Amino acid sequence: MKLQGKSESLDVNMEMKPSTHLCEGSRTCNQSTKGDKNSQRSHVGRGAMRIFLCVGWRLVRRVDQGANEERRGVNTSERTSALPGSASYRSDPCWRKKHVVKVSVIWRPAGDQLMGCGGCRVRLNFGKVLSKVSVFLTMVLIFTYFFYCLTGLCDSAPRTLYSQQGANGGYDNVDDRSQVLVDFRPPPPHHPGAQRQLHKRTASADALQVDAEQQQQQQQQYEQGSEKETNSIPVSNTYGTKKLPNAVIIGVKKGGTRALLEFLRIHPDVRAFGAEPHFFDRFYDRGLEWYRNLMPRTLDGQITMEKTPSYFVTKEAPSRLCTMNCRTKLIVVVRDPVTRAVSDYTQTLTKNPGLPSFQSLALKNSSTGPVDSTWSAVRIGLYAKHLENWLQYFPLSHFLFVSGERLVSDPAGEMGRVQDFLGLKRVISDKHFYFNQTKGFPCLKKPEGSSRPRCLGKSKGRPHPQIPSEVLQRLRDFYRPFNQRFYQMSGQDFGWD
Ligand SMILES: Nc1ncnc2c1ncn2[C@@H]1O[C@H](COP(=O)(O)OS(=O)(=O)O)[C@@H](OP(=O)(O)O)[C@H]1O
Repeated sequence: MKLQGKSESLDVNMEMKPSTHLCEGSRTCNQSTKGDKNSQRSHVGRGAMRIFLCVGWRLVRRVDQGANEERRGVNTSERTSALPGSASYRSDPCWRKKHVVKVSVIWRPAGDQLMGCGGCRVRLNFGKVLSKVSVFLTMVLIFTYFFYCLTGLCDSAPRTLYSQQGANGGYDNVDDRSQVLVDFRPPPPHHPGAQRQLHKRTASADALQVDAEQQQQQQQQYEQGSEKETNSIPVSNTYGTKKLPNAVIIGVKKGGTRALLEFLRIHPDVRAFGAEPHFFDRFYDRGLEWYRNLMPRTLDGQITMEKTPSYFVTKEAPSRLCTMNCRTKLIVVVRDPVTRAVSDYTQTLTKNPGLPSFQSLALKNSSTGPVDSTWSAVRIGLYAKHLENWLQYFPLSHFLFVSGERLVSDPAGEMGRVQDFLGLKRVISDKHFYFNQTKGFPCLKKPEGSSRPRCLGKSKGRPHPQIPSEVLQRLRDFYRPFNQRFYQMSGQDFGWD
């Protein structure tokens, strides 16, 4: 500690030795070095608190001493006797030989500015009239900052919507279960109106939560790399408004709808409900407000989306959707109807291993007769028929047909078309994907700050059972005219024949 004269700036030079010094002989420290982050944090917090209390004590004492000395007319050389190592310095209760902090105090002509910490050097300029009170207040401020941040409380400080997206990737909402919980999580207790909103939760909202959670269990999500929001308060949740969807992925089941939605969700201007709301087929009687409430909040310029593949084959869905908004953009992911039927069957077989064989379900008269178009796995593939129903309510220009095959072979190319159709800036590109050899499908590269890339869950890309080739051929022949018709109606040849 160097004293160079009265009314000069005070340099406090703190050297922090490696944290082992902070913890010497401490049981807590031994635990913390084993990886207990919280314990480490609180230990650092305690260490910092100790350092600052010590420095503060010395500063207050120094100011007091300076003032007394001045009153007594003590000169500079006398003051420097209190340098580190001197007898009076060592008598300071803060000072211990093995202590991690070395404090040097230099008085310089008043610079009158309080500097922050840079390279562990804090420069405090004091004017002549600096009182103990101002030093004390400064210490209180610094202490408060360290207390909050080093004990981890800063983690819950509000973040902007974009930073939250960034932190979780904008890729964050791949875990639909957590998304549902975020959507229905009550506001934090300090939030104005929290109690009011809690009481406003209706029975139908509670029922929805159950429905949505059940759906989550059925849906296979991005199981790898789904970062759980454990500790963060969903502050961004209070921004924006819940709007009815501008665009809906209406089909088709097993076409690749989940992959499309999850790929779209990495776009900063897309917000989507993670689960399948089934509003226009199963829950229409719950009303539009119920439906709107399911949606995530959006800011101006962001679009709201959802996906429910069964809409495409639901007779009432087009009229209902048009009643909501006839300008809604509709996306249909289509896939070779034969492969789609096998995929559909595989899913049911997984849930019900006692299911009869594919051929006995697809063909009438114990596999000898014609194709059974009443079996849902076959019926869903009659794309032309379902589209006819939709075209009674929506013009063709409102549809985008995405190739399920190309979504696997060229995800970035197909996503380019989707972004154009939705009027979005082309943000999602090649750089977001990689082909996962184990999975046999494209996956999303790991977002910044995340340790793992993200592939769809186990229920996507399951191996299909072996189906006799003649059965598959019968199905191909059956679908051919429907496919041709669909190519004409949509103006795209998907090359399934
Ligand atoms: N990237 C990626 N990863 C994994 N799977 C992918 C991907 N892209 C498309 N697909 C295909 O999506 C098929 C499932 O389609 P859906 O998501 O529409 O199924 S569901 O209707 O929501 O149950 C699924 O069908 P199966 O292969 O039969 O499991 C996949 O072929």
